[in-house]
Amino acid sequence: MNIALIAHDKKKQTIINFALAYKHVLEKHQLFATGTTGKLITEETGLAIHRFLSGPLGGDQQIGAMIANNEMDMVIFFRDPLTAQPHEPDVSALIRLCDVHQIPLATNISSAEIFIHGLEHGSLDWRKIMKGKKEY
Ligand SMILES: O=C(CO)COP(=O)(O)O
Repeated sequence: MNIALIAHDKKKQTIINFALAYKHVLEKHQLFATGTTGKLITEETGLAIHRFLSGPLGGDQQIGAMIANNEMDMVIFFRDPLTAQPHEPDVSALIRLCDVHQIPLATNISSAEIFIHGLEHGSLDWRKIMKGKKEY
């Protein structure tokens, strides 16, 4: 599965802790991240992650493009709901695309943990069937 890991600045430590805790699951998948999030997770966990641009510079949009192309299976995006983001339209667009394409989106650690357990138990295997089946 292709999994995106993204966190706003005040949630960076949370996503690092999450990646450390679930490294044994995450390392079995292809990981993608916005620039700074990916750099920090790789430094702290050793996980191999394809890094896009930093979020404010277009990284959310790059991950959004993967979603639009049916190339992303899950998005874990620890948003900071208490801090205004300069690229709020990009954040909203990414969340919207998850809903447009029915991609599982966890916006906090509680839901992300459930997703990871679901991943381990094959709850997202339907994505393997959906891959390659683009709807226009
Ligand atoms: O801003 C972000 C998501 O909207 C995250 O970007 P960085 O991982 O580059 O900090």
